Amino acid sequence: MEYQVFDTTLRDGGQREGISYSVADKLAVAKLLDEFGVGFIEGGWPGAMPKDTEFFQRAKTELDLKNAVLVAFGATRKAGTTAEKDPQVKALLDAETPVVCVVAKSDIRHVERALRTTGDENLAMVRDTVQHLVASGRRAFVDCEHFFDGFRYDPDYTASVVKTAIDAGAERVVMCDTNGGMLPSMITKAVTEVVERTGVPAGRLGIHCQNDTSCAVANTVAAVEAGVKHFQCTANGYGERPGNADLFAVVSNLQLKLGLPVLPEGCLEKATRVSTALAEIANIAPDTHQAYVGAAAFAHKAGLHASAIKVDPLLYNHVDPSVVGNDMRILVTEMAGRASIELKSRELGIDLAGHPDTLSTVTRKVKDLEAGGWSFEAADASFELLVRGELPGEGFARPFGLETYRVQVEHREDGAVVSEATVKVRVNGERVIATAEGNGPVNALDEALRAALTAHYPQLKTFELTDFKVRILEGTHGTNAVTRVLLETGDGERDWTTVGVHENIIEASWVALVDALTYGLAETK
Ligand SMILES: CC(=O)SCCNC(=O)CCNC(=O)[C@H](O)C(C)(C)COP(=O)(O)OP(=O)(O)OC[C@H]1O[C@@H](n2cnc3c(N)ncnc32)[C@H](O)[C@@H]1OP(=O)(O)O
Ligand SMILES: CC(=O)C(=O)O
Repeated sequence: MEYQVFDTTLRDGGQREGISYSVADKLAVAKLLDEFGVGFIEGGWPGAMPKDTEFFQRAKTELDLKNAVLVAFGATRKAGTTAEKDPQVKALLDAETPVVCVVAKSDIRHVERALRTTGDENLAMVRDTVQHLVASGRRAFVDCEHFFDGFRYDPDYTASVVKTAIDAGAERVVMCDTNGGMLPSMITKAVTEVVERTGVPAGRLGIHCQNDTSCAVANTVAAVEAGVKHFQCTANGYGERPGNADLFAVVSNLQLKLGLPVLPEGCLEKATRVSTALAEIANIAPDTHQAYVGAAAFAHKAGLHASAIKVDPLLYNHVDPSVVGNDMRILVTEMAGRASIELKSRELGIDLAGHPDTLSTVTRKVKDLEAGGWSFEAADASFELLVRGELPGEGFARPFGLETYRVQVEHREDGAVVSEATVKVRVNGERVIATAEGNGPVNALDEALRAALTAHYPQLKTFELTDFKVRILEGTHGTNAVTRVLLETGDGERDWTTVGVHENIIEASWVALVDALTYGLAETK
């Protein structure tokens, strides 16, 4: 392809604090990136870390890449030796990848102070290493570390590194904003000056931006707009310090805003799924607010937004979310207007278009409840039950009704703490009383309720409480505070969230629990 999407999730991404890929993780990441359609996957530094060496060995038989080629990363040879004799350069060749990317010093201050060698020797290190790689049948890319800082300090020297690499046979010379201090206007100006000074066409140059000014994506796009055709990114922006240019934002911007075909046909719509899968493998919670692919990237909270979205979703979305495989969501909160409630209900399969009174009632109830500490934003199931409860006609038939519950917690002399709950419920015309123990009061209530209902609703056995979040809403009141409980429940096929709010934490939990079972039973009737 004309544009080279060069992914370095497995190399620079792995330099993020908290990430430690196993070899199996690396193979899985490479498969997903290939599926997403990147052209190059920088797999790591063979010879530097045993895991990276093993990755390249296993990749030979375990990876069958359709879109991407594998890249081995390393450094130019050491000062005072030859590329043939340098064991790190040999490890790069042993990886047997079609492409090798070597990092080279391009700021004279780094050459003299960090490498502790001369400018000429550094040029020789670049020349020898590239020539040796090319003579060994590899495509050679050169990452020029601290490129922009070096170019500002001593443009002649930095330009000489670029020319040396190109003359030695490098296919691409990559300008790296290693310290991540650039802004887009600086990048545009620098790329123009580099082309003028070196005579190397912008299409032979590449860009690699760290995100220390939070401009890595913008800087990468600016370089491409200035003519650069090779850009390095990492999935979800993982990387050293604040990270790197986010692959998903960069390719979406280039493809959707600038109309540049950087990915194969049909790949961009995999962005959201691949981003989430890669976050799972990295063991990092997906960033819900990530541009394009985050769960909140197209989530609308304000009532005014929703009223326009009702007319046309694109009035408040910069692109159609489906082009990156994402979905629009309407959030129901105190900021909702009637349009928000109508759209959210439609999303949940309830058409309120012909029910203006219900819309007004639900909107008012939501605002009142939210003022009292409720939050429906993350509790779609409780919101749906609220709407169904307000629907005109026969109304929503709750699968059971509560007469009373009682729960006690006993702390025994031997330190054991035992909770026991009794519930009295009405179900299908029958009065049922059940008692159960649990490892805590909410667990005991859950067990007792299930004991009372399971004979009538055997599907309850598949319901599992998967998360229980408690938030104290008025911290200054100490143990008198209002408590909000969010319960996440699943049945192996679906997950749903319910909310309960009360001054009493047990009652808040009970309300959320009753909603959880009611919603699940209503859905599986
Ligand atoms: C900007 C970037 O992010 S580039 C990617 C950086 N990634 C990593 O560093 C992760 C993997 N690194 C490692 O595992 C280790 O640092 C290794 C194996 C590469 C080197 O380990 P060591 O031999 O113990 O050296 P150490 O890490 O202390 O120092 C780096 C050496 O490389 C030299 N070096 C640095 N850049 C270059 C370069 N572009 N070309 C040649 N040599 C270089 C340094 O001068 C130093 O040499 P010295 O040991 O003779 O002083
Ligand atoms: C090569 C690289 O990761 C950098 O210069 O930031």
